[in-house]
Amino acid sequence: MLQLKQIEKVFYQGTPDEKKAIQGLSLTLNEGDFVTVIGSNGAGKSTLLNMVAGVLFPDEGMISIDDKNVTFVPEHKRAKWIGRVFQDPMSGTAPNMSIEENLALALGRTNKRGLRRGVSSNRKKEFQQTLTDLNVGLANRLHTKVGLLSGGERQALSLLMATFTEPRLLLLDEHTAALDPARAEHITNITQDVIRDNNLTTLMVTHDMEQALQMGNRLVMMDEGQIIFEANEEEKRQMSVQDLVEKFQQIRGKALADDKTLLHK
Ligand SMILES: Nc1ncnc2c1ncn2[C@@H]1O[C@H](COP(=O)(O)OP(=O)(O)OP(=O)(O)O)[C@@H](O)[C@H]1O
Repeated sequence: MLQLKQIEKVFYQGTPDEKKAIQGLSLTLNEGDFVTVIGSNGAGKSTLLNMVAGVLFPDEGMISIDDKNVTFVPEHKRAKWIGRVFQDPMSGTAPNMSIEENLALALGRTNKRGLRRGVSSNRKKEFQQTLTDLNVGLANRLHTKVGLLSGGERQALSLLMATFTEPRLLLLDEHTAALDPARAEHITNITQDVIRDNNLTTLMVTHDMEQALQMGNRLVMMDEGQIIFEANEEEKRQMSVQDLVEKFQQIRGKALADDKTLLHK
């Protein structure tokens, strides 16, 4: 469904600051795969998501979605296939617009008629039902400005906006990292439900190794722009966070340098 073949990405090429962010990376996601991505600081995780989303283009290699070569298709043209939720609850929503208007915008992203029609009463009912299903206390607040919502509420809305349009691919970029533990857990649960209910193919970057082991059916560990270790569902089930840390040490001959993980644990 998603295929990355031999991707290379270098920043500041040919200068003293040259940085090989991605090196010979290949990864295939089958329909319905939910892959968690972990790795040390600067391993290339965000760069990887940015290339899948079309924010950055690779220097070498090919990216395809549903066998269509999208390597150089710009972000706005990929938006109809891809939903993305960022770490920052302020990203991905328009704070001065209401919940309803934000949801209409999300629809408009994939469906031009959605923008022209505005929010019909049927659509309103649909939004309300979806928010009720999410159980985040937003169903009767369709007219509330998004800027007034808490971080957790915003992330729930961002998740809804990213998935409401049934994207082919969902990208989660540490989307629970900025939340307190209780809210993070709530959003994690909602995420699992939304992905399962819609059978969404998902790529999720996280610094929380426990989360990376618990969620999804595959795990990928990155370092220095490369995938250095992969685990399938069965292998993941049998691993602990300590096993992952030791695996990294064993493969790279150095400790996993991840400030956020070290701070969390
Ligand atoms: N726009 C950019 N310009 C220059 N260098 C960049 C840019 N984006 C990323 N890099 C560099 O590429 C490397 C990979 O960065 P990336 O942000 O993808 O890592 P990451 O795994 O997401 O890290 P972290 O977990 O710390 O967020 C790093 O060395 C980073 O400094």
